[in-house]
Amino acid sequence: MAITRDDVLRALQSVTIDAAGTTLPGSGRLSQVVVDPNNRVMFSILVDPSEAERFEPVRRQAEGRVLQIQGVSGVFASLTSERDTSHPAQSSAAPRPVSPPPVAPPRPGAPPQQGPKLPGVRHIVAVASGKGGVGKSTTACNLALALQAQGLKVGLLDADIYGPSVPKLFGLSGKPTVVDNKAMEPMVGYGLKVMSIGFLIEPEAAMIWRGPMVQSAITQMLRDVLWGELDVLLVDMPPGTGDAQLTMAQATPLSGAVIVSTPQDLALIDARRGVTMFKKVAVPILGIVENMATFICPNCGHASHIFGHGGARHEAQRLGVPFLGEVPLNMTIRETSDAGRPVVATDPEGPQAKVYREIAAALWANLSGAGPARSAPKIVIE
Ligand SMILES: Nc1ncnc2c1ncn2[C@@H]1O[C@H](COP(=O)(O)OP(=O)(O)OP(=O)(O)O)[C@@H](O)[C@H]1O
Repeated sequence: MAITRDDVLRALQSVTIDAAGTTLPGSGRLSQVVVDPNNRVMFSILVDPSEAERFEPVRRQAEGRVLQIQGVSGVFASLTSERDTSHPAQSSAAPRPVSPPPVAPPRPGAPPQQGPKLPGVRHIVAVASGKGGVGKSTTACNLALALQAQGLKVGLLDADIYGPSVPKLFGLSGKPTVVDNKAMEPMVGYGLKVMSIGFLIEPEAAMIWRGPMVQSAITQMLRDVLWGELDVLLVDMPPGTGDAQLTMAQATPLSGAVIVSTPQDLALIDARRGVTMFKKVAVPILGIVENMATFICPNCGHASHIFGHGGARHEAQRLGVPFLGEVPLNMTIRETSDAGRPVVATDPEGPQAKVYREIAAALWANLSGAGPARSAPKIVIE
């Protein structure tokens, strides 16, 4: 039986937001209700950032009520905040997420503020790219597995909300288990704890989300998932360097970022933007990875530099950031990724896995020298 928006609104009538008994649908705070073809329901509740804590129980209650509707297979509710128009200096149009709460700007010379961290998670590392299609998700997934092969406890969060590919890369389907209506167990792929918006909704549903829903979804996937003890949580970021990426970089207590680029000039210009974006929010760049660097002919073994070669290494030098290594353009990498059998897990002794292991070792060396997880900084726009 198909669930309708009206079914959801009816269920939400029993959720009140104040002592006067104002219902959630009647409060004007319900910004969107989306029901996907698999009867999974998404909606957001508009709040002022200062109200986020007070509204968290309302959000949970609303999720619980919707889950009780017969036929609903999943629910994802988020708290979102429209832009505070009293700050004209922040001129972009994207609204701000409310979770975690904004961090006050640091006083000049003051030590960095401690923002909300993820309990039990030592390092959160963003894997980012200046543009789409450079192999960011493939790199994130194989790097996560290579870090795990070093004996580390690793998680992977697919925050590429507009094109979640981690479920496919790991060959995972189904839905995460919800515990006590409160938190989700991550899925497990090849020993890694994995979470993706792709497990929760149909990809088409995410496409129509507005900025605040995206941001709120990402922060909730970080915080409402039972990650347990992790040495590293890799975050596969949405590609690009726009508002969404900047806000994400700001809102997450990142230890650092890895930038993936192909060697072409155009991709490198975008990679440079990525480095600049993370520097702006004081996130250390742990290194640049050059992907699809060299094509080794599977028949004759000849190496061709289809997209040029060495551009990312050179760019890293120029920008004064570490270079982590090169991943060749390789049929096995493509076939195994696209078949949900990542090469580091399925051919751990092969040459491709070795490449990722070396990059992972360099990454871990930079990361473990980078100190404990840092707090989320506040962007200062001059
Ligand atoms: N080193 C490689 N050799 C061969 N194919 C690769 C390599 N890296 C990635 N690919 C392939 O390139 C395609 C795009 O990769 P991927 O989805 O990882 O890119 P992305 O940057 O995450 O893309 P998007 O920005 O769309 O999320 C996939 O088909 C993947 O298998």
